[in-house]
Formats: sequence, C-alpha cells, structure tokens
Amino acid sequence: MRRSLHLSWDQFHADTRTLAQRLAERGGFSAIAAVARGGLFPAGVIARELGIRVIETICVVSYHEDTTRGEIAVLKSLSEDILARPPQEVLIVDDLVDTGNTARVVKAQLPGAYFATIYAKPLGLPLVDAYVREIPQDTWIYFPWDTGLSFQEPIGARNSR
Ligand SMILES: O=P(O)(O)OC[C@H]1O[C@H](OP(=O)(O)OP(=O)(O)O)[C@H](O)[C@@H]1O
Repeated sequence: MRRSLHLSWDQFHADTRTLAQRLAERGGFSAIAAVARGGLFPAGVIARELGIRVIETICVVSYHEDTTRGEIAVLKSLSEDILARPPQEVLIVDDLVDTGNTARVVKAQLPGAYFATIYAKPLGLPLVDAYVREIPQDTWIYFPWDTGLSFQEPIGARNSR
C-alpha cells in the first residue's frame, strides 16, 4: 500500500449516518447481519438510525500479512432466523469492501440480501449495493477502533531528516 487514510470516530460516524440515510430511503429491512468484526461498528449506528432491533453476525477471518489480504474462513455462519427471512429484507453491513473476497463469501451465504459498506475500493465496488466513499485500491484505511491519540512530530522536523 502506498498511501494511508486515518479515520476519526467523528468522520466514521458521519459517513455511517450518510449511509443510513440512503438505506432509510430504500427501506424494507427487517434485520441486519453484521460482518464481524469491522461491520459491528457501523451496524450499531445503522440499527439505531433505522429502528432495527434484530441484529445478527457472520464472523469471518481473512488471513493477511501486513497489508496483503489472503484466504477467508467463516468462523460463525448466519442464524436460522436470518436465513429464513426474505433475503431482500436482510441488510448485510460491513465497514469496508477491499478486494471483495469477504463480500463474495458472505453473499454466497445469503444470495439476494442487500450488501452495504461505508467504504469501498475499486476491486470490491461491483459487489456492494450501497457505499458512501470510494477509497483508492492502494490506500490502507486505519479505522478509529484500531488507533489512538498520539504525539505527532512537526512536519518540518520530519522533512529535515
Ligand atoms: O474485501 P476484502 O479484501 O475481503 O476486505 C474487507 C474485509 O476486511 C476487513 O476485515 P479484516 O479482515 O480486517 O478483519 P476484522 O474486521 O475482523 O478486523 C473488513 O472489515 C472487511 O470485512
């Protein structure tokens, strides 16, 4: 990855609310399936905004080294409750679609469900029904739950090294 993008909680919350607004306009969702773990964070906000109280998880791990993404494994599948619903009523939420590998695996579990992410990179874009911000493929996103406040060296000091 050549570039990085650091997101604050405020920015993430605002972007998630923007997605929630679009999802509210579409309407018709009776349940949310959050793709854990990253999807847990926007799922809570979206559930609050849309008044949805049925929230499930699909737990996925992608084995990657540093910034290279690899094989996907499903650690916990969707519940019978979710699978029994009309798929168009189920909103699958993740924070990011990157290569699209996770989205492909999740969508295979519930074809016809509506798949929404906050951020989307070009390789994964064709797999999502809704997203808020497109991020270049070569940019690594640092989400607020993975980072914290720390001292920043002045730009001038960095440039003089
Ligand atoms: O489109 P892909 O290339 O599959 O990447 C997208 C996935 O990567 C991230 O999860 P991550 O693997 O970092 O796991 P985590 O959310 O549990 O930390 C993100 O939450 C998506 O689920």
